[in-house]
Amino acid sequence: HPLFNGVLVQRAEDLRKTYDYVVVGAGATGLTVANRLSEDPTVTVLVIEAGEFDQNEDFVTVPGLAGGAVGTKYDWNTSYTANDALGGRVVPIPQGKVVGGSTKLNRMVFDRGSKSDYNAWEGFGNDGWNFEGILPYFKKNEKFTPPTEEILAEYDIKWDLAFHGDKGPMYTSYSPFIWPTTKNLINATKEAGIYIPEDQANGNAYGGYYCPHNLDPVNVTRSSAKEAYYNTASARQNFHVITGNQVKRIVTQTINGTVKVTGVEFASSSNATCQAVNVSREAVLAAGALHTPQLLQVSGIGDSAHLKSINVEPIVDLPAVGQNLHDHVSAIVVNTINTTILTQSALQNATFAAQAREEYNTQRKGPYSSPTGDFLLFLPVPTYSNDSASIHAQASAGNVSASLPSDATAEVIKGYQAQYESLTARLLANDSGTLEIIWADGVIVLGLQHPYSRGSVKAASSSIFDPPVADSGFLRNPLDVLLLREGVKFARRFITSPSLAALNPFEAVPGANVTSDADLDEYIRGSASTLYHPAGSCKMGPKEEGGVVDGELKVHGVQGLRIVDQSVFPQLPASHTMTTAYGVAEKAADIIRGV
Ligand SMILES: Cc1cc2nc3c(=O)[nH]c(=O)nc-3n(C[C@H](O)[C@H](O)[C@H](O)COP(=O)(O)OP(=O)(O)OC[C@H]3O[C@@H](n4cnc5c(N)ncnc54)[C@H](O)[C@@H]3O)c2cc1C
Repeated sequence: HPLFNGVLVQRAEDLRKTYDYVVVGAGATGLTVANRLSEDPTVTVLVIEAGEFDQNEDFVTVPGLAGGAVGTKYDWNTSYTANDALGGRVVPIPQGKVVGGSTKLNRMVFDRGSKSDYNAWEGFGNDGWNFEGILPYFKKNEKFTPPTEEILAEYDIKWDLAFHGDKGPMYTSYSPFIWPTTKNLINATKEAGIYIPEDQANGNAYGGYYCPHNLDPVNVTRSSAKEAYYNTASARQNFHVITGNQVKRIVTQTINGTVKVTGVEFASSSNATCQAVNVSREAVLAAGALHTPQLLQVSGIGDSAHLKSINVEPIVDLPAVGQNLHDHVSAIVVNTINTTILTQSALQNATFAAQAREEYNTQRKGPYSSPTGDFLLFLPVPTYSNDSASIHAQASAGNVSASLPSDATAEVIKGYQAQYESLTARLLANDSGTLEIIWADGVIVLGLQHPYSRGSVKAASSSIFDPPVADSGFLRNPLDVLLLREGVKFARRFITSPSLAALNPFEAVPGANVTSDADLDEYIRGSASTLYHPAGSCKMGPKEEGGVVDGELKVHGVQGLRIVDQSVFPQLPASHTMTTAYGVAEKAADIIRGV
């Protein structure tokens, strides 16, 4: 009988000594890859997940409560480390610790980036990683359902079936309810002459667009990686999952200078007995952008100097592990509005909330059927700033070191140089968004989609059970502050357009007295936060350019080890990240299978 403290779902007695593939992490990417690999009944797949199964709590399943699992036991409850560029502030960065990973916590925005976002990945030395190369995998993930008749009667949503899948495991659809001031936002977008693509899925995901969600259109509940990929694989005899256990080390063997993965070790807590399984083909890391680099480091794969400082014997010197971490940094402009139109604040009224809940329970309609974010803007710099030429000139004259942690090595700097050039060219481009705008009844969240600044993830000790030190890098490069400051100025102009002015907005935050560039910058540095999209910390790319994995997602210098999660994105797309994570993982599964 196997020894382990967690639950081996369904077949505890079946835990094997050896698996062909061991997948670390049962989030968006881990479950996708494990599901696809286990389609072949002749291969054995084990998934090891630190968290447990959720219990279908309302705050997980009900769209109107999306995000409610943040701060619960399903969250790692981690934070980015104190950051001088943010006035020394620590910024919380929730991450899912549950079967389904962050797709159980997230806000259910299901969008893609633009062609130029993915084509840039190929430009960084990754053959086949362009929009055309990922598109079949976006479609493979998805089972798309158009909006309801009721929604179409009110909103001019268009979609192009050529860019959607109809057989994938992930339900995607539009909210059956849209908060009414979204119409003011859409009209203001039109008044400003901002481009509205036919369908954000078509590779032109900039301007303003109607946003689909990972939403089961019949039950009107969250469709997470668990429902999509675990449920459809769980009956397979060759698909095993252990929950409540954290992988603590990737075990390697070095023969004649070749380092090869032979197994993984895991435990339910720092003082629990350590278990191990052998890996005959590959270990596949899908622990997310903060935990995957940490796991490599505590396993002896990383920057030798850092590893020695935490008493880990270096096995493969790969200084780029954990570098290039970046995330969508955000700022906020809060307007109170004064209108008779129904707004989200109505839910603070217990009677209204109870009625809305009843409507959801009985008809799957009304406020609780929308996770919000039904129309989003992703604005190119020339669309939201009159100063794109001077910002471009400033960036062109800038120095790459302003973006990077002081310990970035030569390879990391070289790889980042290429990113810097691509980011700078983008300042003048009209084919991808730099500023996201999320609207909620006067509240305007601004998200910087192509930040210059980079941080890093470092294991704090040799124990996987000590949270990693994650430096977000937020606003390290002042260009990012400038790009957000231009965003605040845009938000102030935008709110004066007739359809938004009709809501009688009054700016509460930062407030009418915050007007000079210096005051705006201070406001931004003092309040900037995250849109929850950490990525890039095990970048795909050539080793000599700071890549941790190659274009086949194999870790440089290690046999039998791949990374398939968001840490491999060389650069964030201008979109939320889940859809891209699924697309990458679907493509990764085919690469691993040699299809
Ligand atoms: C609060 C929040 C809101 C978000 N909103 C949106 C949104 O609206 N739209 C969108 O597109 N994206 C959103 N995202 C991001 C989206 O969820 C991620 O892009 C996606 O889940 C990333 O997939 P992943 O596989 O890389 O990581 P995850 O889905 O986070 O999965 C990683 C898994 O690995 C497990 N793990 C970690 N370490 C170990 C270990 N050592 N051993 C075993 N298991 C381990 C974790 O517990 C977790 O289950 C949001 C994220 C958060 C946190």
